[in-house]
Amino acid sequence: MRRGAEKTADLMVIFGITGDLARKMTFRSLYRLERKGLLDCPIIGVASDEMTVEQLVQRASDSIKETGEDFDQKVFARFAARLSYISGDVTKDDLYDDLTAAVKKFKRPLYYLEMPPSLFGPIAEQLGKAGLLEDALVAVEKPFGHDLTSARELNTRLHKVLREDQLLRVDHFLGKEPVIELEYLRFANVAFAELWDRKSVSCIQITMAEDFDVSDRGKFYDSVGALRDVVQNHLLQVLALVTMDPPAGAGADELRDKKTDVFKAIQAADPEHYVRGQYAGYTDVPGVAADSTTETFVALRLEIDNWRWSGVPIFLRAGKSLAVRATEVRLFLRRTPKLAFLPELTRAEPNQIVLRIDPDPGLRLAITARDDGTWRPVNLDTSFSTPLGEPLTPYERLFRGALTGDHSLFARQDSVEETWRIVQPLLDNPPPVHSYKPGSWGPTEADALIRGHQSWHKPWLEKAP
Ligand SMILES: NC(=O)C1=CN([C@@H]2O[C@H](COP(=O)(O)OP(=O)(O)OC[C@H]3O[C@@H](n4cnc5c(N)ncnc54)[C@H](OP(=O)(O)O)[C@@H]3O)[C@@H](O)[C@H]2O)C=CC1
Ligand SMILES: O=C1O[C@H](COP(=O)(O)O)[C@@H](O)[C@H](O)[C@H]1O
Repeated sequence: MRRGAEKTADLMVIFGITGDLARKMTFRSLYRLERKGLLDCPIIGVASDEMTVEQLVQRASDSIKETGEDFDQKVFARFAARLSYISGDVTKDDLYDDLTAAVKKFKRPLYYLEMPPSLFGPIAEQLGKAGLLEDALVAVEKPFGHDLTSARELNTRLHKVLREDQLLRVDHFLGKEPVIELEYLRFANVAFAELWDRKSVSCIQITMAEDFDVSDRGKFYDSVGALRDVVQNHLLQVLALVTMDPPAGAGADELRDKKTDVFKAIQAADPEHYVRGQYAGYTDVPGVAADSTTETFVALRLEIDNWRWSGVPIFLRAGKSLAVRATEVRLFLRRTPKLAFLPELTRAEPNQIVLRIDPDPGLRLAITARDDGTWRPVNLDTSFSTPLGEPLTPYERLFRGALTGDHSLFARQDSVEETWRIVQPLLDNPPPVHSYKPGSWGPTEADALIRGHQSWHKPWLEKAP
């Protein structure tokens, strides 16, 4: 936990407790925190369904079991004892009368909004009107806006009733262990710190490949697409941690200042360097328009115009229904000069540093070693789970971080606006969408985007020892 995260919430109110996210993630993550002794406040669920608390407890138990989590009845009983429920329409005053009665004895509530994003503003306003925000924190799920203008509007609306230090903008990638690890890896190791710039790095690739389709999320996904779903938020947040300068202190804002600085140095993306794809069969998914041109794959090129990174091309790609599930950051180091001591004058392959985010977080160093008078590539692989033990899952960490007010795990408004600024030209002038075969690596046009640089590398998939 970073400095400044000392005030712990004494109540958690979850708006949207009957929703899909609660079913898949929330109950399970809170239950796991309970098991680890990291949960110590009551929890009030809010939704419009009429339901008894016993029914909510049953829902929680079913949801946890559905995820395949080890289920310990004693731990669950402790967790269930924290739960209560308030039903009502979040846009109506009545609900806030009930909420006021339930919240009034607590000093520092955390309101966690797992709601349709159009309700973030109305809920915050209702909480403000009921006088429930004084020393409160409010966490809002993604997406924060759907473009630069709407992100600014939402922010203005929330700031009418909340200070920035009360707002937590959720991006679950910021709760992933290897993403947090980036700051330590880069700045606590001279071996990396000294070569992490344009003098040593020739190109950066970030891949987020998913081997599954949009499944039952057709209606949601068709209005969003891959660029908004994972690039504007998750991948740009990762890119900032890969490329920022070292924070000057231990506070959350010192970290977030550095991320914003690097975002500011990223030029707005150029539609000429942007490829969109859609997997064959996407338009048959329930909820997807028959003539949809929403992208399920994107590949793009960015540049950072600062002293550390000028001239280093950055390639991002993300997609559904690709060949594998893997998320990684890959840095290519510059080529060696010709090696005169080898029998044939030759250059070694460029070294690579690969940070694997999913699955099985780890680090690969691709180096060159001697092989009977010549050289061969060798991979030095480490799995983070072996030396570091099992980390908190992203949502466990985010809930814990929200409860303790650890802002370093959440996105600040300036960085959210910067990320929308960067992708805005791609939203305004999207190129045509190219079809690709499910199980492939996306449309072949993505290869043309990267021509002249290191080609797209297949993600590192082998298990690390
Ligand atoms: N689902 C997922 O995998 C992920 C979701 N998210 C984000 O989490 C948020 C919630 O998503 P998700 O759970 O999928 O959404 P759902 O539509 O499944 O759930 C929405 C919740 O909001 C409640 N609700 C909606 N309108 C009202 C209202 N007027 N008054 C009271 N309650 C209301 C619903 O209660 P009721 O049914 O009783 O009306 C339900 O509990 C979104 O911002 C989404 O982008 C983020 C990452 C992943
Ligand atoms: O936010 C989202 O993220 C998931 C991928 O998250 P991961 O932690 O499972 O890698 C993505 O599938 C989904 O479309 C998107 O909304």
